Amino acid sequence: MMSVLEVRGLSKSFGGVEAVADVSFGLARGEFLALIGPNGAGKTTCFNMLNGYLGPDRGSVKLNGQELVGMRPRRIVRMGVGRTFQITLTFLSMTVRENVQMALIAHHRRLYDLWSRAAQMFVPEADALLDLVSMREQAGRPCSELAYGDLKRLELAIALAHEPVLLLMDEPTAGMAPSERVALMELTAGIVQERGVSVLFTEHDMDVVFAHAHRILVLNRGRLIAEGTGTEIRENALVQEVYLGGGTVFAREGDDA
Ligand SMILES: Nc1ncnc2c1ncn2[C@@H]1O[C@H](COP(=O)(O)OP(=O)(O)OP(=O)(O)O)[C@@H](O)[C@H]1O
Repeated sequence: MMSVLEVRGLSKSFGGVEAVADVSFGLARGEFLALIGPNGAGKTTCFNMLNGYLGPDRGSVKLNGQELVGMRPRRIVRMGVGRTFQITLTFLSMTVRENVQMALIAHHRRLYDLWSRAAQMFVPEADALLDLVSMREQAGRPCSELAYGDLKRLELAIALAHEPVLLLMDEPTAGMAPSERVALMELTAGIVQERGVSVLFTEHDMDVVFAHAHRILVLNRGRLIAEGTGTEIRENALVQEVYLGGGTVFAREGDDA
């Protein structure tokens, strides 16, 4: 299958620490891929190199064949790499619908100088996105009143306003109740399938990972140590050791282990 994303030899060190070391993987269209690993494994560093916030020391990140390394974050968003954050970024004083309208206005690079004019823009499009994430009924409410789970659904609508081909989700369910986690991931999985968007997500909750990921990548101390389906990953001896045995499977040269 043709990869939407091709990552090759991605590496980044901070001082003496190899935060990400020679990481390579592909991501197919419509695939829901999880990137897991213990604390400090390099997940966030990896994400930040994919979205342009961090320049790699080495390696290549290609989206549909086009090199993203060296591009600025905003350009990478324009290329079709969307993202959601651990902390939801919305304008709290604006309504749910206005937040989605702002994202649509930004995406379509429409200029506006008066809010009164902006208020009329992209209303049907915003409502369609809110329908998609089941937030239409809350369209007129200020974001400051929303429950956390609703904010996360709104954030997903905002990310989709940018028409991503690839969505990076950094711990999408952090801070949510277990029932909300399942609901958000099911919603995301449905959208992924319907729109053919590819998703790469990090997640500490293994139940969420095993329930929703099509495929799982496991990072430990910056290196990919396993890749496979939920069953394969659960049965992988190295992975079990990392998660159950103190996290020091790959002692590197120079380590005291
Ligand atoms: N800006 C930085 N400066 C120095 N060291 C860093 C920096 N960012 C990350 N690191 C180090 O790189 C390694 C990987 O960190 P990273 O945050 O990518 O891991 P993670 O898998 O996202 O962890 P967590 O699950 O705790 O979020 C860690 O040893 C961390 O201390």
